[in-house]
Amino acid sequence: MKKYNIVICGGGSTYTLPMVKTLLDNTEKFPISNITLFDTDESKQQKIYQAAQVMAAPIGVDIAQSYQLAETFSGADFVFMQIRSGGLEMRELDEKIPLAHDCVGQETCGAGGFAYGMRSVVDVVDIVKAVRGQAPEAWIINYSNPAAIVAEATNRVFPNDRKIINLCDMPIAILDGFAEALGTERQKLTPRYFGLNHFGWFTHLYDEQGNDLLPGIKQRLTEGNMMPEELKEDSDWVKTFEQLSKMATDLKGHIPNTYLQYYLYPEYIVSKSDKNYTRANAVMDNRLQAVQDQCDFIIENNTIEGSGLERGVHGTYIVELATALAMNEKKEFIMIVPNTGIIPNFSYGAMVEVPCVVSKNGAEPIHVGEIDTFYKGLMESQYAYEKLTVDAILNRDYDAALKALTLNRTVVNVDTAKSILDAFNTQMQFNLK
Ligand SMILES: NC(=O)c1ccc[n+]([C@@H]2O[C@H](COP(=O)([O-])OP(=O)(O)OC[C@H]3O[C@@H](n4cnc5c(N)ncnc54)[C@H](O)[C@@H]3O)[C@@H](O)[C@H]2O)c1
Ligand SMILES: O=P(O)(O)OC[C@H]1O[C@H](O[C@H]2[C@H](O)[C@@H](O)[C@@H](O)O[C@@H]2CO)[C@H](O)[C@@H](O)[C@@H]1O
Ligand SMILES: [Mn+2]
Repeated sequence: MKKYNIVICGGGSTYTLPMVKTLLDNTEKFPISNITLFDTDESKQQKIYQAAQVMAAPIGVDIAQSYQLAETFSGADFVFMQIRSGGLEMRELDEKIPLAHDCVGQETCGAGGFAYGMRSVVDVVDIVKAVRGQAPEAWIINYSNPAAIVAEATNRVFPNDRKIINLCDMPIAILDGFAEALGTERQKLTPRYFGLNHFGWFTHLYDEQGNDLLPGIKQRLTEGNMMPEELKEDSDWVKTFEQLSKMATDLKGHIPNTYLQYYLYPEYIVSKSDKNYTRANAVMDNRLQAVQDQCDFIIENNTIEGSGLERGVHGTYIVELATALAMNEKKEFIMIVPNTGIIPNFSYGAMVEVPCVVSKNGAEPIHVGEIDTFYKGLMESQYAYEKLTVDAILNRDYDAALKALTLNRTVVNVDTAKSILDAFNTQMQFNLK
């Protein structure tokens, strides 16, 4: 059987080791020859590389590392991307600048997501160009955020490239929570879902007999929290899943993605935020440190036994998807793809997040049908924000940026949008004209 070559861009990511573990645990279904880690920051990737080597040695998979785009991708079959342009240091600014103006300060939503997009799109486009120069047929599966903006940009810059796939693990993490509460496995459930990235809704959830379990889940959400085991130790995620229960209780209809909390209750979110200590600070103090300690342990002991390294939903989902592409499995995955009429009353060409059937020929989105006024209204406005944001990024266009932020439900006011943009322009050198 063919053995596949994988490149992980953002090899120094906090998600790389669990992803490598998932790849190595899955080689019977998805054989691997080589995993190359690519990053721009040696201080982040070196230890991850050494720990990955320890893990891969007994399985006979080669681990390589690279710090330059040239030659990294030749021979690659799959490129997984999880870069964080500007690092957690810039994420901190993305969050704190909007908060200083009493707007939501978040990694991917609102003004913070806009600022992150300004950096991320540039780097992702450069990497995709390098991949296509060296491995024209490789599947590129992108997790790098803000995935909504990155997806709109890659679809625009590489319009005919159906082998670029944008992905998010949030709907899957939510489903894991539902599955655990129901005492089943996520893989036995078939969701129906539509929206934009970090801006969507579950409409149905079928069990293996075809029964829709979503009405029961909605009822259970009104009675309490349903969150995945994996996130229960993290107090920020506990609060987020409490908000999911609130959203499901407040509004009749579909069950929202957790990220809608930022758009539906922006004042509340700001009131609960610490302007001096945001999620970026928590990630630096906790996850980043934990990954460093884990690497030290693995390298020192030459084994992952006792290190606490576990697979997570992030790595699991991308490896399941790559396996489906490689093995022509025709399984369903929620992915970010162009609206080719599957939502007939929504903007054609918009990058929508919907279930797709995945085979070796790529993703075939499943028809959604017309969506109701409330969802359509929210999505059209958010999509307009996404389009204008990509205009602003690709053309360094201040006017497009100002209109984009004005359309965003977490900003709204033109004066506020202007103040935030001017702060971004000064503190982050965006050179918007
Ligand atoms: N789509 C999703 O649902 C999803 C889920 C989780 C994380 N993510 C994203 O995955 C990324 C990684 O998250 P993290 O918390 O592990 O971040 P991190 O900062 O720990 O790791 C990111 C790595 O990317 C590297 N990097 C930055 N710019 C690069 C470039 N141009 N080329 C190559 N490498 C580069 C950094 O040096 C760093 O090692 C982020 O974009 C995050 O938002 C997405
Ligand atoms: O604040 P962070 O960096 O901890 O997380 C932000 C990301 O949150 C989502 O991903 C979750 C995922 O849903 C969860 O199951 C687990 O794997 O953790 C991930 C990160 O904490 C979201 O989908 C991403 O887009 C965000 O980057
Ligand atoms: Mn996501």
